[in-house]
Amino acid sequence: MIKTNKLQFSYTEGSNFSFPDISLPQGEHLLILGSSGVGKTTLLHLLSGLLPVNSGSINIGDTQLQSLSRKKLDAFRGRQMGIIFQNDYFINALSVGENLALRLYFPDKKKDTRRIKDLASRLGILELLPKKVTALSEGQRQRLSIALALINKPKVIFADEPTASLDDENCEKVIVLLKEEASNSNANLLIITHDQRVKTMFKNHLYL
Ligand SMILES: Nc1ncnc2c1ncn2[C@@H]1O[C@H](COP(=O)(O)OP(=O)(O)OP(=O)(O)O)[C@@H](O)[C@H]1O
Repeated sequence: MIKTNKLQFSYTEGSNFSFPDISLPQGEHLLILGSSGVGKTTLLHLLSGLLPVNSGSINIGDTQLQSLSRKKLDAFRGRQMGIIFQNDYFINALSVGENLALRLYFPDKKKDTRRIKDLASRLGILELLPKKVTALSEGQRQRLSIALALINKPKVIFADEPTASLDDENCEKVIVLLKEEASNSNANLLIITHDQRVKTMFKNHLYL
């Protein structure tokens, strides 16, 4: 469940943002839409606790983000949230598979191998697992970001333009996967997108 109340934020030098309230029951999906610069990524960073709100509140399940210390917030994010950023960072010295294994919150060798292979296969990057991340194309990097965000079966999935670099076939694959993973974990799924192909695949839209 995600619930926000009268969220406001401003960068130190910049405009003030007031966001509409969100009330998303457990397991539901939401697309966040709006023109460039309106504050979509900013909202996602507030919801994931990466930026502190100026006023208002954010509840994820029974937890109010503003009540957590920095350390507890980081732990909460690591356990509960999967975040797909526009630009993810990987460890260049490691392979695709090693990057995925390193992201696991509770390592368990047998289960991990299965989970990594399953996600990679559903994202069409199975054959890339032994390759260095520096050898990936932009679309392959985007799919690795998605696998990294989902690896721990988060209760909330945040995705910022997850299909921007993908062709039609992979766009469809990614949205199907995000919906399946959210449904398997009864997780909330919030997606920021400009992608016309994605808009038609969800019914719940919030315009900023
Ligand atoms: N770190 C920052 N410091 C100051 N201003 C910022 C910062 N990050 C973003 N902004 C400004 O805040 C506004 C909203 O940015 P944001 O990235 O949230 O918009 P957006 O709706 O996601 O845009 P886009 O669709 O182009 O990605 C923009 O005017 C941007 O320049």
